[in-house]
Amino acid sequence: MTWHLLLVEDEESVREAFALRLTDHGYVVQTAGSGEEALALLRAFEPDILVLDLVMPNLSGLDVLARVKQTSPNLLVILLTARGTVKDAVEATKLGAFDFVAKSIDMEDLNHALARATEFLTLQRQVRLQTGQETERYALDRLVAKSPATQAFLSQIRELAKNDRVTVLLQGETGTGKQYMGRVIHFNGARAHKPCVEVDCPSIPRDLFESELFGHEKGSFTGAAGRKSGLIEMADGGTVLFDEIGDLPLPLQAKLLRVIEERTFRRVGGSAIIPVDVRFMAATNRNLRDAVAKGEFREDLYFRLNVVTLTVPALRERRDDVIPLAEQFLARSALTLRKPVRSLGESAKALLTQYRFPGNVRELSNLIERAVLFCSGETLEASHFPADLSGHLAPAADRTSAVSGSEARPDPDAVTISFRVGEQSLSDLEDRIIIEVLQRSGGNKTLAAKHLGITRWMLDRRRKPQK
Ligand SMILES: Nc1ncnc2c1ncn2[C@@H]1O[C@H](COP(=O)(O)OP(=O)(O)OP(=O)(O)O)[C@@H](O)[C@H]1O
Repeated sequence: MTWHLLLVEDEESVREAFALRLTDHGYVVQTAGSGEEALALLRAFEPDILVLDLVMPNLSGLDVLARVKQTSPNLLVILLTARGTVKDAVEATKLGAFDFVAKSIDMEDLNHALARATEFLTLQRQVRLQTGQETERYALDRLVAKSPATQAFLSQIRELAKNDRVTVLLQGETGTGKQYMGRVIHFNGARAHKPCVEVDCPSIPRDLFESELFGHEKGSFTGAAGRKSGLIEMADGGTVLFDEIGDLPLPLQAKLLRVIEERTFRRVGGSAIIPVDVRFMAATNRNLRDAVAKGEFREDLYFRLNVVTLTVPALRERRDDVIPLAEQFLARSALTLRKPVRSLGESAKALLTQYRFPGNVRELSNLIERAVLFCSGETLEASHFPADLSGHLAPAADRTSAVSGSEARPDPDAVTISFRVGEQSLSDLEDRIIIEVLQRSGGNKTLAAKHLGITRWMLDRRRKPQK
C-alpha cells in the first residue's frame, strides 16, 4: 500500500531533506512551507497522514492541527518538534494529534511514528472492510423469513435494531441462531460501525474471566505483564453479546449487573472508574428462570437482562424456511469448497422438509456443507445426506412431533461402541464416545456437552485432538 503524506515545515532545507528521505522510504510526499499553504493544499490533496512542524511563523503546528481536526477529524496528524515542551505535547494530544515526536536528522522518532500510523490505518481499513461485509451479511432484507413464525419474529428484530440501548435476552434451542440474530440486531442499528464483541462464556477459564471481561492493570496478578483492555472496553460504542450467559460465574454476575446499571467498570487491579457506552445482549439455551430457582443465576441480573426476551423459533417450527436456508447454505458451501453444485434436487428437498433438525439451523448448515463436499454433480440429492437422517423424519401427519413407530428401526440415539479387552483403555472409550456424540451433534460442542451431561468447558478440557 502506498501512503500519502503532507509534510509541513517552514525551513526549506529541512523540508527538502525530510521529503527526500520519506520518498526513499516509499511514501508519496507533498510539501508545504507554512500552515496557510498546508490548509489550502488539504482541499485538493487528501493525505493519509499530516506531518506538521510545531513551531512556524503565523499559524503554528497547534493552530493548524486545531483547524484540520474541525474539517477532517479522522486525518492522522504527527507533530514534529525540535524543542517542544510537555505542555505542547499535552495540548497536541488534547487536540487529537496521533503522535508528538522529536525532530532529528536521522528521523528515527518520525519513522517509528509513521510505522505506527500506517499500521493503525491498515487495521482501520481492515475493520471497515469487515464491518461493511458483516453489515451486508446480516442485512435484514437477506434474512430468510418465509414462515409465519419468522415473520413475526422479524418485526421484533426490526424494533430492537432501532432501539440501540435496550438490553435483549435471546432464548432458544441450541443452533437456532441466537447469536446470529444478535448480530442482525447489531448490524442493522446505529451501532453497526462499532464493534460487536461476543463473549463465549463456557470457553473462558473461570480464573481468567474477570480480566477477560474488564481488563487488568500491569502487575495486578501473576502473569499480568502489561495493561490489557477487556472485552467490555473493546466494545465501547458497540454491543457485547454474551453467549451462554447461564455459565457466567456467580461472583462475576454481580459485577456485570453493576456495569449494566451504571455503565462504568474498573479494570482488575485498577482504581479508575471507566465509563462505557455499550448495548448488552445475552443468549442462552438454558432456562434462566430455572437457574434462578436453583440459585445458580442471580435474580436481579436475570431481570436486568430480561428487558426484552426474544425466543428464536426452532427450525421445525419454521418449516417454510428450510429450503430457502438450505439453498443459501448450498451456494455458500459450493463457493468455499469450489464445487460445481448448483441446486437441491427433489429427493433432497423431500428429505429436508421432513427432517426434525434437533440441531436446528446449525445442523442444516453442517448437513449441506457435508453433502456438497460429497457431491460431484450439479444437484444435491437425498443420497448425498447421511443414511441415518431418515431415522429422525417426522411423520407426515405431524411433522413437528417426535418419531413414532420406531421399534423396528435401530435406536438413532444410541451410541454403540465396542471395547477390545487388553487393547483399549477406559480413556480410549471416553474419547470414542465424545467423538461420536460430537459428530451426531453436527460439531456443536454445546449440544454435545448437553448430551454427555457435562459442561462445554469440561468437554473442551477432556477432548483430545481427533485422529
Ligand atoms: N437465519 C440464519 N441465516 C443464516 N444462517 C444462520 C441463521 N441462523 C443461524 N445461522 C447459522 O447457524 C449457525 C448456528 O447459529 P448460532 O451460533 O447463532 O446459534 P445459537 O442458537 O447461538 O447456538 P448455541 O445455542 O449452540 O450457542 C451459525 O453458523 C449461523 O451462522
